[in-house]
Amino acid sequence: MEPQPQPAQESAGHVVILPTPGMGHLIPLIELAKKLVHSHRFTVTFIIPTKRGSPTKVQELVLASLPPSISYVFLPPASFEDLPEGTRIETIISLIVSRSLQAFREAMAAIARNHRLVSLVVDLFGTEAFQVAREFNVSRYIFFSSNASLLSVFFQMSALDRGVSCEYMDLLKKVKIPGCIPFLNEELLAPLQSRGNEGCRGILYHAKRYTSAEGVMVNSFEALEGEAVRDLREKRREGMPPVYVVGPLVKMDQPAAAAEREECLKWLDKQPRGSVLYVSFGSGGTLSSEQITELALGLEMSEQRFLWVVRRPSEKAESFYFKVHGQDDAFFDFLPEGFLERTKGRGFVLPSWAPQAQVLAHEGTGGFLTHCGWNSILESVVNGVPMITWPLYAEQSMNAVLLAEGIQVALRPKVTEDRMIDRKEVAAAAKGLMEGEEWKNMRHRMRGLKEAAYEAVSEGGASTTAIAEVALKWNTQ
Ligand SMILES: O=c1ccn([C@@H]2O[C@H](COP(=O)(O)OP(=O)(O)O[C@H]3O[C@H](CO)[C@@H](O)[C@H](O)[C@H]3O)[C@@H](O)[C@H]2O)c(=O)[nH]1
Repeated sequence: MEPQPQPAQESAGHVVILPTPGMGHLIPLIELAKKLVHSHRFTVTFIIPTKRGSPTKVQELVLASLPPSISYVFLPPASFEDLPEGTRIETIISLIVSRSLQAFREAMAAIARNHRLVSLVVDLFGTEAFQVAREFNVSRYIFFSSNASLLSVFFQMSALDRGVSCEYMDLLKKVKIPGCIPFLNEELLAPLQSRGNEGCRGILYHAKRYTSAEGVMVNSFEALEGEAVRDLREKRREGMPPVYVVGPLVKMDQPAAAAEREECLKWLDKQPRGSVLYVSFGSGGTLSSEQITELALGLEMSEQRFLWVVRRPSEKAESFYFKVHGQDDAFFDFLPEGFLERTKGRGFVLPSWAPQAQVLAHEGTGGFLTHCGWNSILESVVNGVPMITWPLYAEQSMNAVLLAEGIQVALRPKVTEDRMIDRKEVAAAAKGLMEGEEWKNMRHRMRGLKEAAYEAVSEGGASTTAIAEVALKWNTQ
């Protein structure tokens, strides 16, 4: 599918991409960069702000496979000693950008000495860097790594915010966000659930700054989010930039050579077709000790095969976000006693990180229990794998509603009042997804989405055309 690199030609110009922390931001931006390089002759540099100054192991892993026309540089760490305990993740991400601006400016200047800069692309929390783009007279674009429904919410937040004092949810009940199915308050993007918190003010701040972008690329496609996509593409909201629907841009790893294949893939090779439930909470998700026990015993009760990326328990759902691969040990002493022995052969657990793109593309994989990060969802869709939703933070609850009630390609286990999913519910969802009647219907819907996804990113497809439009603008400015 991916166009092959052309023999060396003169670059059409240089694009700088600034990803904010999180593999869920970096990975799709790399896919965008590959399109810009392979299909439109741009060269690209990633300028990467960090909390700790050096790449995580997983960052190293994904950056190591970049083609020669894409380079990267890490900025020195930003200081955070002044932040109170419990500062929201969205706030930290935004501050990493604003506190790295001088270093970013210097990195831009170094690139400008040797290249003709044409554009700066930031992700959903990176608009602070636009001031530097103006100094270098390059165009300013946002790559929105979540979905069109959330982008609709961002576009309409300022209007919703003006002159009202009630919670957004009360407003959203009255004001229909195009394409969004009705959400309950606790399903809304986490910081927006209460207007008073600093995270909510931060999101509003970013949403207002979207007016200063010249274009927004969103990682979705029409068959997945029809109404929201059409609305964003066709109706220009007051003051908002044009939207380019460019998805699904997802990591599609080539299977590794036999000798280099990771153990979990070798294990998958031996499982019957479509029989394994893959269980993973994205790049940052963790569960409490009690919840890990319920999940483990539920998987055991379900009698299904499973491949589970297990992380040490934590009370904070996103505690792995900034330290992917922080758990080097492979001790699973926190799992229920005897669980590993009892599920031996039927289950495979691995610490920290899995080659997810390859796992989801593997024919042994038949279902995905996911935290509902948007990239995980897209990766499941392009492989036609139905899901079980287990949202943890950020906009993941909105995504879960979209999947289970909107597109109907996922089962949604019940959450108790103390926010737990108990073992019976886990077992019922796992059995239902892998064996139930509903599985066939979801699989059928998934097949349709998978075809539409390939169509969108094929030559002449809607997403390919949208990226070409952006490239043309950069070429002719
Ligand atoms: O063991 C793992 C875990 C993750 N991944 C990859 O890491 C990415 C994870 O992205 P995503 O599923 O979107 O999750 P997060 O990293 O949690 O992403 C953040 O960014 C997303 C896009 O904005 C949001 O939808 C999420 O809510 C937010 O937490 C995907 O490409 C996965 O394939 C692996 O390869 N192996």
